[in-house]
Parts: sequence; C-alpha cells; structure tokens
Amino acid sequence: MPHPPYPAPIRTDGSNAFARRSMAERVSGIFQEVLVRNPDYPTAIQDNVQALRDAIENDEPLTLFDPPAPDHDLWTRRFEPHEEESWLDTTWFFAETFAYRQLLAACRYWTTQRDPFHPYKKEELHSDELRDAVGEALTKGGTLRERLGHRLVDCLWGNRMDLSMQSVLEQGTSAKAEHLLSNDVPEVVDHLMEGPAGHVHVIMDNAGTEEAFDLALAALLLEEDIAQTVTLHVKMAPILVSDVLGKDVFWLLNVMEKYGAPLDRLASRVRACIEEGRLHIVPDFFWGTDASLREIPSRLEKPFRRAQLVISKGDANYRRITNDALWPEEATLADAAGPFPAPLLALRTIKSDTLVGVEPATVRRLNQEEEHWRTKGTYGVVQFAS
Ligand SMILES: O=P(O)(O)OC[C@H]1O[C@](O)(CO)[C@@H](O)[C@@H]1O
Repeated sequence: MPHPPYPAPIRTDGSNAFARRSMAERVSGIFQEVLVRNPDYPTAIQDNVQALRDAIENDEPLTLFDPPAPDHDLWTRRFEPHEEESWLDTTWFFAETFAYRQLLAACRYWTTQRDPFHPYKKEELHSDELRDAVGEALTKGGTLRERLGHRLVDCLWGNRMDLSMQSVLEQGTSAKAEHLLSNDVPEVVDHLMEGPAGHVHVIMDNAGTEEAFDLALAALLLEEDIAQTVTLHVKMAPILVSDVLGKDVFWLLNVMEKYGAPLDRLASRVRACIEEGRLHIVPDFFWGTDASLREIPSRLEKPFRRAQLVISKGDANYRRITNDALWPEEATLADAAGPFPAPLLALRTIKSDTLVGVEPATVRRLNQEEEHWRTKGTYGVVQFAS
C-alpha cells in the first residue's frame, strides 16, 4: 500500500514561530559570531558574510550559488522548488541548510578548506564536558546488556552538546528520567543482542562530546561482536556549526589521546577498529541538505538495505525523518520514516517542533506545563522502528 502523503514541512513565513525566529534571528546571529570567531577573515569574506546576513534578514529572494562547486548539481535540484521564494517565505529545513551552504560560499570554503566553525569545535573539544562526562561514562560497569543500554542513552544526551544552540549546550549531558519521552532502549538492545552480528550505520551529528559518545558505542558494538562493521556517515562540508566532518574524527582521537585514561584507551580502540577495517567513515553531501530520509540516493539506500541497524543522531536528522513536518498526535516514527529499508533508531534531543511517537497525553501535559518544551533541548527520545 502506498505510504500516506507526508504532511507539509514547516515554513519560515511566520506560521511556525521557532522556524521564523531561527531564520530571521538565530542563523544571522550565528553568522555574525562566525565573523567574531574568525577575526582574521579578509574584508572580502567579511563583506560576503554580511551580505548573506542582510539577504536573510531583509527576506530577499533566494538565489543559487554559481558553479563550479562539487555539490552544484545536488543543490540545483534542491533549489528548484524554491526558485520563486524568499528566505522568510520558504520551507525551514531548506532555508536553514541552504543558508549554511551559502555561508561556505561566502567564506570561500572550497578554496581555503578552512572550516568556519573550527574555533567553536576547538573550544568544545577542550571542554570539561568531553573529558569528564565521557570519561565517567566509559567507567560505567554492568552486564553487556546494561552497558549497551547505557551507551545508547549516553549517545542521546550527548546530542545536547550542539554548538548551534548555546542554551541547549549549557544543560550538559546529564538528564532526568522524566526527560526521556520515548524509551525504546530495551527493544533496541534486544534487536542488537539477539540478531546476527551485521552492519550498523550511524548518521552522525555533532563533533566533539556527542561524537565521543558515538565512538564509545561503536567500539562496544565491534569489540563485543554485536556488529561486524560500523559505518559513521559524516558531513562532506561544515554545517549547523558543529556537525562532524571526517577530519574531525581524527582531531577528536588526537585530543582524547592527550587526556589520558580512559579517553586515551577509547581513542586507541577506535584506531584499532579503523585499522582492522571494521569501522568506516563515509562523508556525503546528502546529509548537508534538507532532503528527507525517503529521498536517500541509491549509494546510501543499497548499504542501508543490508543494515542490521541505522542510527539517526540529533535534531536535524530527525527533521529529515519526519520531513520537518507537524504530524497527527498518533503518528509513529515508522509512519514518518515511510518504507525505510532497515531497522531505524532515532536518538534525538528535541530542539524543534516536529515530533512523532510520544504519548498524546504526555504531549498535552507538556503543552500545558512548559511553553517551549519542544525547542529547549531538555527532552529527548529513543525511538525504534523495527
Ligand atoms: O545538532 P542537531 O541535534 O541536529 O541540532 C541542530 C538543530 O537545532 C536547530 O536549531 C533546531 O532547533 C536546527 O539548527 C537543527 O535542527
């Protein structure tokens, strides 16, 4: 039976307050901070970034960057449905991902190979949270099932360490039980422990602390032969401030090796898994666009079809699952994901309005109790669509 049509994605036209504020204020503020954090940018780049900020704030018509660029064909297709639209009257996920892509053009990223968010990532890599929270998590004991369950929850709350939202970052990675609004950990642990060891794919999110928790999960899956291989799907280019690039993985390993036990041991275990050919890192332009998970190209769909589990990390990738839409309260992750070719696990701290799979009574209670509960990054979900 054909999948029911997706609800329409959230727009920046004011119909959704957070989307509007994100595009009209937050993103422009982040781009201003990029100039502050990169004081040595030449005047031409500073002027380019300021012009982009002005275009967004003034709701100018959307325009596509010029070729040559390695992802020009991909963005030409993404841009087409929005040709007649403007920054503050288009779909939010397109506006946001496209704004970050235009920032790379403004910063001459492909020529300079300089990550505009390098200063942010460097600061987070040298934060107490990385050393203390990950260090503590690595010393948690228990049965293999318990340790696997802990790792999955650690990966969820590691998603708070998102440098695009300071108010979320400041909450750190510790959370209360009531902050977990959907908890499919037992089902996922059963799925991983009881099935044959196969191929686990992680659609990665933030570099630094979140990534360290993800590497700890990967190491456990591989060393305990729960998985044959783990593939980390990373961004091909910087986006959303702290999203992880391939080179950021090795940067983290180098930093963890300097922290001493237990982080240095995790780093050496991860390097061993890479050298043994069981841990892979694959970048793709696809993850930097607004494309929904149902639009994955065959270069991703084919390996996912053979996957034991695909783990989607974070809020932006969750928006990719739900088409960044507002769903009926009874909708589940499986409804939103549609005919996805593998068992799918979403580990997401809630930083935007799209949400499925949470008890309607819980949603109604929180709507009564906390006005901005969907965008403050306090709550999270572990949702499994087998
Ligand atoms: O790193 P994450 O978890 O994808 O969070 C980034 C998300 O935060 C947002 O501001 C949503 O509130 C968007 O930029 C993006 O969806």
